[in-house]
Amino acid sequence: MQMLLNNRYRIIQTLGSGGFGDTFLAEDTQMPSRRRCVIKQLKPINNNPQVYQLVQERFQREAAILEELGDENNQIPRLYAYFTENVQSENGQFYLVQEYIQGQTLNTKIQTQGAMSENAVINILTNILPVLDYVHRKGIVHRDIKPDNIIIRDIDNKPVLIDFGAVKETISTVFTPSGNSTRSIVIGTPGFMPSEQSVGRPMFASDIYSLGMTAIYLLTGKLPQEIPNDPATGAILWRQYAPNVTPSLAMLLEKTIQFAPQQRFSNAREMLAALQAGSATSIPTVVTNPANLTQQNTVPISSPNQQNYQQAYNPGKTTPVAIPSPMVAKGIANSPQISNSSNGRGIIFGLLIGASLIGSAVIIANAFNRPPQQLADKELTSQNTISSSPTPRETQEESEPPIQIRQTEPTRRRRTTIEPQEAVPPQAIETPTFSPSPEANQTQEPTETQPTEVPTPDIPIPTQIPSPTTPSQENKPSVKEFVENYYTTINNGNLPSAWNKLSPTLQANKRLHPQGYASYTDWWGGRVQQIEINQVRLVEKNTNTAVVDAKLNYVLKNGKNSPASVRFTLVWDAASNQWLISDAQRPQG
Ligand SMILES: Nc1ncnc2c1ncn2[C@@H]1O[C@H](COP(=O)(O)OP(=O)(O)OP(=O)(O)O)[C@@H](O)[C@H]1O
Repeated sequence: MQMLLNNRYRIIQTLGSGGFGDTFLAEDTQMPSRRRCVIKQLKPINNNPQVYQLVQERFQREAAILEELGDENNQIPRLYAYFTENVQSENGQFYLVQEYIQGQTLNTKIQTQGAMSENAVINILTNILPVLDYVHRKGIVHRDIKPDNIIIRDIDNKPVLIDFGAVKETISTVFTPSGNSTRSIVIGTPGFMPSEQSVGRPMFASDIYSLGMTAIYLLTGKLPQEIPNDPATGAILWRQYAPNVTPSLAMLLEKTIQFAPQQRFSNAREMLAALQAGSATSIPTVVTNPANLTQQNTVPISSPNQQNYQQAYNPGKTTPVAIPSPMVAKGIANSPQISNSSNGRGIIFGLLIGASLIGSAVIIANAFNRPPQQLADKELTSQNTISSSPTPRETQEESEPPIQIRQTEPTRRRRTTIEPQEAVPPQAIETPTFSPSPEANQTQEPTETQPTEVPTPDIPIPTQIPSPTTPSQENKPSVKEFVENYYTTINNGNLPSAWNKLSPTLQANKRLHPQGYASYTDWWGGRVQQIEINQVRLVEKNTNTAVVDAKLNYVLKNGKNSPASVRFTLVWDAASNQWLISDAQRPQG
């Protein structure tokens, strides 16, 4: 009898093999229907047993995110289970068990049917952009949007987004000798991946670029590698292969593939609005050669050439490509670093992030003024220059003992439409040393109305309870409880939800979150074991703003404790009906 994977899943066939591992079609022998599922095997590139536990923890976190995404959006495959095998051996592997999507990838469709009509492409974009918008509002950059990763589902013809790059990044994480994680491996597919992503700075606009290149492939049947660039401007000269595309769609797609991310649509929602309006909301101002927008030459739409496809596309498979990241090259890790200095300041996460930013801003500014090839020539170094980081050994001591085989059946949650907030790149909080003061014990605090319910960590829906005593505060949940709830959410590992409790401005604060959401998760998920809330004190409360002081203790994964005082400024967001953190820093004095 054929061996069952994890004593449960019978492999039916191999769907794909890549640098990250294999993908199988399997049947679940423990379900009455023996339902089919897709099992993604992920092989960590770092087999050092000392760091295995760290990779495993990150894998678990990413799996939790996939679970949430698949549960809440039916155009993302559900995560049925995840497990690890042979954890204690050097070849330990991670597995994700996912919903099998019956259908054809966009890639297969183009190969079998040739280039698509404009209407068909608009239809696909219209149906995939809300999914991407959902993902972006969760603070997640997909990182590998391409024709192979969108399946047109048979049952309803809807596009389904598969293969999130974050998990691959997790298992390909490289740890420095001092135990810091770096991202010297870039996830993405050459041709569909924009330059900023290829130098280690994926952002929401990177997914927009990839989706634009995917749409161009659908319209032209041409892979990115087959489309010439304007030697003077670098513009991608795709219009000659799709001469009948209407100017409005052409201009919209031109905007998506601008070299500079700022010149693209900044997120999926903006692009969808432009698509629905029938034109790009603003015309690209750089790079694009205007002549290309109106060019009507006679080159016919070529149906895809299978051989060309194989030659050109296979090199573009998502594989671990060791492209030097500028941050790594300069010895600046993506993750916020911990200062263990005993000068009384404790951890000042924001400042450390800021230090990283100074370096990376210079590098990125240079990067955008240079051809990508120059960047690829940069020397790769995995050393992190910021000292006092926990060693792998220290971190290992913090960890649970490795588990031989671990399987988790994610609990089913009802599908919920979350009214999302603006999602832009991540936040760190300045966390100075906590020194108890007499002020900490003061009892005369401003009072606030305490509603009977507070937002849940998953779906913050403030309860609408009118208060007869303080009409100006009616309908708003307690700010103190909001702050407590924020940390509870982090302690529960629900980082996307915690991230969404930050205002868009704070999320987009590059000093605090140079890597966006990745900086946020690197800190809270990678460094902090738990946050103990010692005190939350209301300082000031107005109708739509509030100030709250929190005295905290960070229990770090290296076993150390770091007390911190944080002053939060909160703003009431009427659109999402919840408090948001608009600022967090060390209280004055
Ligand atoms: N949830 C799913 N349902 C149906 N088919 C899937 C699912 N996930 C992946 N596949 C298919 O399995 C095949 C292999 O998938 P995989 O993501 O491993 O692609 P790959 O090309 O081998 O790897 P990569 O793109 O990561 O380099 C692809 O044809 C893909 O469409």
